Amino acid sequence: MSNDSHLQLKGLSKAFGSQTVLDRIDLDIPLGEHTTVIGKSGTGKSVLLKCISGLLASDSGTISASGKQGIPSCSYMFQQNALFDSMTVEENVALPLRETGKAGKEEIEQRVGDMLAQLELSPASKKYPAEISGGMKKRAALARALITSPEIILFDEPTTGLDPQRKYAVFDMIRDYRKRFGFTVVMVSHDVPEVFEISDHIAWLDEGKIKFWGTPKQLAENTPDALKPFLNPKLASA
Ligand SMILES: Nc1ncnc2c1ncn2[C@@H]1O[C@H](COP(=O)(O)OP(=O)(O)OP(=O)(O)O)[C@@H](O)[C@H]1O
Repeated sequence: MSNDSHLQLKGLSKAFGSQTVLDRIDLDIPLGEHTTVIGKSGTGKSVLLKCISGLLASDSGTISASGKQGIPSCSYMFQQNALFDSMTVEENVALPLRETGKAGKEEIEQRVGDMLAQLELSPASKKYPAEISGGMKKRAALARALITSPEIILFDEPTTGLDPQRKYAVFDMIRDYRKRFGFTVVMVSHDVPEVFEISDHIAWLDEGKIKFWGTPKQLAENTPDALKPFLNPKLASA
């Protein structure tokens, strides 16, 4: 497969003590598209995202994007948004730019102002996270993830704890902004099958290996037996 438009993982392994979590994973994730990683709890989905982002060092294997070896430019969006309560929305969004130390004060103000406007957050710029709605918090976290113009955004269970209506609102937001900004999404989600609607590709992680890779349509047409109860928990408990 061509490597110029892919995030490629080759032989990626990660163990904690004697527990092997990722076992020589090979994966070609198309850039510019949305890939969702599914799998049962504790199987290593978050560890996979953290290895891609460089938050965790893998034990062996390589990561490359567009054929370039090394950790790609990516942002990591955590389950609970992880906004700093003591900072306003604009200070939260500015933080990654301040941390790089590359942009001056004026440039930061300009870029943060533009980003807040694009995500319809300008009226909330001086507010603290506790003073804004759940949807605004998600958008503020997304604005912070987008501010450095990353190629890839890693979403770790972005809809955990949300009711169905808010869940769909978050999915719509991610789909719309991905199309608008053109970033690649790699997402971990338990919201199956709902998340399939916004996913171009599904990767099933099980016992340290990617045991299925394909489109949601391919998954529906050719569901591995071991995945069936996971996709439809009602069948498993019947
Ligand atoms: N820093 C760490 N040190 C030791 N063990 C860890 C560490 N991080 C993760 N693990 C272990 O790795 C395994 C996979 O964890 P991970 O958080 O990736 O699971 P997950 O698939 O994302 O689960 P969930 O769906 O419940 O969020 C777990 O057994 C976990 O305890």
